Amino acid sequence: MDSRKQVGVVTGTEMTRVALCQQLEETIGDIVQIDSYALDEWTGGTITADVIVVSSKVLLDEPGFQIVSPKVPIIVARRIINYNYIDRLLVIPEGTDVLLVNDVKSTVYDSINSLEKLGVDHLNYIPHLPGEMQIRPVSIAITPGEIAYVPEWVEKVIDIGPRLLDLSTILEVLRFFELHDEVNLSEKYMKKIIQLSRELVKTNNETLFLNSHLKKVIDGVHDGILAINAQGIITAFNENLESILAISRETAIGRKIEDIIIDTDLLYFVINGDVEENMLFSTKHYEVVVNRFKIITDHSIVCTFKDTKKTIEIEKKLKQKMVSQGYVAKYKLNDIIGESAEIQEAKQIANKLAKTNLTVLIEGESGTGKELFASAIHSLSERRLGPYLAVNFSALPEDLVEAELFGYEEGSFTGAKKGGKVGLFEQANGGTIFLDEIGDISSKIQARLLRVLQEKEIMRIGGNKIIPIDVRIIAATNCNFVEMINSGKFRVDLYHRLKALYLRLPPLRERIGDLPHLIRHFMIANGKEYIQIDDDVLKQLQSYTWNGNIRELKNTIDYMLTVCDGTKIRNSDIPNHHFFEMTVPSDEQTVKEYGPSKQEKLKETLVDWETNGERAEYLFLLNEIYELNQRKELVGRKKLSELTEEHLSYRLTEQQIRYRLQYLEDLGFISKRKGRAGTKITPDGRELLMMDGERND
Ligand SMILES: Nc1ncnc2c1ncn2[C@@H]1O[C@H](COP(=O)(O)OP(=O)(O)OP(=O)(O)O)[C@@H](O)[C@H]1O
Repeated sequence: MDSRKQVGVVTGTEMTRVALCQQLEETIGDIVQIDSYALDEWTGGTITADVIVVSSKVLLDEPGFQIVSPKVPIIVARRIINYNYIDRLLVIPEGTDVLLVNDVKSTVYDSINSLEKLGVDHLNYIPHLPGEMQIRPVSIAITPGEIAYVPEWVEKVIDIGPRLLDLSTILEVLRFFELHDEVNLSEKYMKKIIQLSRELVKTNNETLFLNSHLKKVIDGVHDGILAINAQGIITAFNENLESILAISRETAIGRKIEDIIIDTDLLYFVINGDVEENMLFSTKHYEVVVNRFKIITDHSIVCTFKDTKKTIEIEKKLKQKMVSQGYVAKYKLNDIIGESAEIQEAKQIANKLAKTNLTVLIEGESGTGKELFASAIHSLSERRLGPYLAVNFSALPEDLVEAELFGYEEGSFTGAKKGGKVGLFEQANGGTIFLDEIGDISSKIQARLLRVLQEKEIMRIGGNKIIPIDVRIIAATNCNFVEMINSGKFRVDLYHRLKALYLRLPPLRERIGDLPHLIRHFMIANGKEYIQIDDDVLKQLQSYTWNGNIRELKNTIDYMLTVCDGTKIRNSDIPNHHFFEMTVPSDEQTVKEYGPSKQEKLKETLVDWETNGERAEYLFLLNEIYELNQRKELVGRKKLSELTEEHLSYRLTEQQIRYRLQYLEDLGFISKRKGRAGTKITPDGRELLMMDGERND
């Protein structure tokens, strides 16, 4: 039989019994024998022991307590909160109202007392007894193991477990048996306390880390941020808000919102703005839009303050970026100059076309303003706020066209960029894409384009996902489509799809009456509106055929404005005296027709050049002409001569360049126009360059 002294523990409930018994076992269980009883469960006979520890004074008056033998001495326990759970309380924000629920009045107040003594004094404890009414709703209840008494409407219950015996009660038990020298109780307690402190420090560090991380995040946001808890205490106030409200974070955090925000409209909105979600608010230096939202789980409120000026600036910058990348339509209908019936009619039609969403085909000679009209149609359409992208097919090397238009997935071909590429169609989503010189596209691209028009969807190269797109297509050409279709160069089905709507732009010679208006327009654009033009010069300009149309006219005016002395343009300022007597052949007429064996002939040319050691030189010249054309710069013999010195190991004289250009023109790879129209690479010239590119791959 156990010879140790017997301690009986009597509690009201089973839960308290288990907790106190476990506590005594851990502390003095090795020197005394512990038996425990809960009155609400005990059905056996009389309880005897050397001493009885009763968990609460109130139990002594309970009828059930008679089961304890009256001979046995009794120690009434002093209880303290179970510190193992107080970390659950420390995370509740300061000043929060909490119900403290226990079974009887004395234990409610005891619990509050002991919590405050333990340092958990940052909460606003509201004592709550079983069955008591509460006037204001409180969302959190704390109870030391008495969950049953917590009112149903409380949203969150924190059970900190039954209160434990305090150190003095355990010492009293030991003294009773005169065993107090045998066990170093304070050491055991200290160990527990140290362990608890460690956990608290750890939690505290984690909280500090999270707080500083969160602070960095909210300070990094470009808007002002304000958060208040359910009690109206400010819990977040970031750097941007400091400057908007001209209040420091240190002053604001932890204070009641009404002490900080003096503007009554704003205060009302922050606290009660359930109806509206945002409001405009002005300070001396700022105009801000305040957005407000409630966090349902803890009834806190978060507001963001967006500086409208900054927002507009950001939008402006974004727009500028888009413009520089060509994502915004530059022209409106008013930018199209001309009083003639022809151009007025074209403008009226464009206005009507803009109202629909259908594909438009614009036909017109080079330089008649096709891009200008496409841009104006977009600007007038419902899509005007969406992107506008202009793609010039003659500017893109054939093998790049597909990747540029449709994009690709990562690793879909050698040299594909990491992360893949978003194609132009995807980039133009919600807007308009202008496909210039559509007659230049290969049959492969024609087939893909047809699919875009039919299905309104694309698939990236190497991808398997179908991407729906909402893009309006405006295509333009200066080619004769009928000829191209007849010779099998262009798909008839694609042609019809593109030509859902149609706009023909008249060449300048058909509306020569517009010439004076256009000349004035270009003078103003050059800031030289004060310059007059000699009548004779005007007559000569009016009799010219202008195959390069408005672009050619613009170049001519730019030239004459540069060379003229004084305030009048005279005959001597005309670029060259043969200039207006020539009938300049159009692009198509200068392109040499190769017939069915064209590819063969191109290959033969490359082989010939290779054999004669001329390949690098001719291809270099062709490539430079191509590049200059893309940049819409004039191809000059002097410039080409300088470029040879820079990029080849020798310099070709201007005379040598002249011979070579003549030779390239004879072969149909370039077309040379007299005067300002300049030298251009022909489609065959481009094909030859591409063929050379393929060989290099
Ligand atoms: N009616 C006009 N009023 C003012 N400027 C014009 C007009 N038409 C064309 N231009 C100007 O002429 C130049 C050529 O116009 P645009 O590029 O639109 O022609 P295009 O038909 O698309 O040429 P291409 O077929 O060679 O691409 C541009 O500088 C444009 O601003």
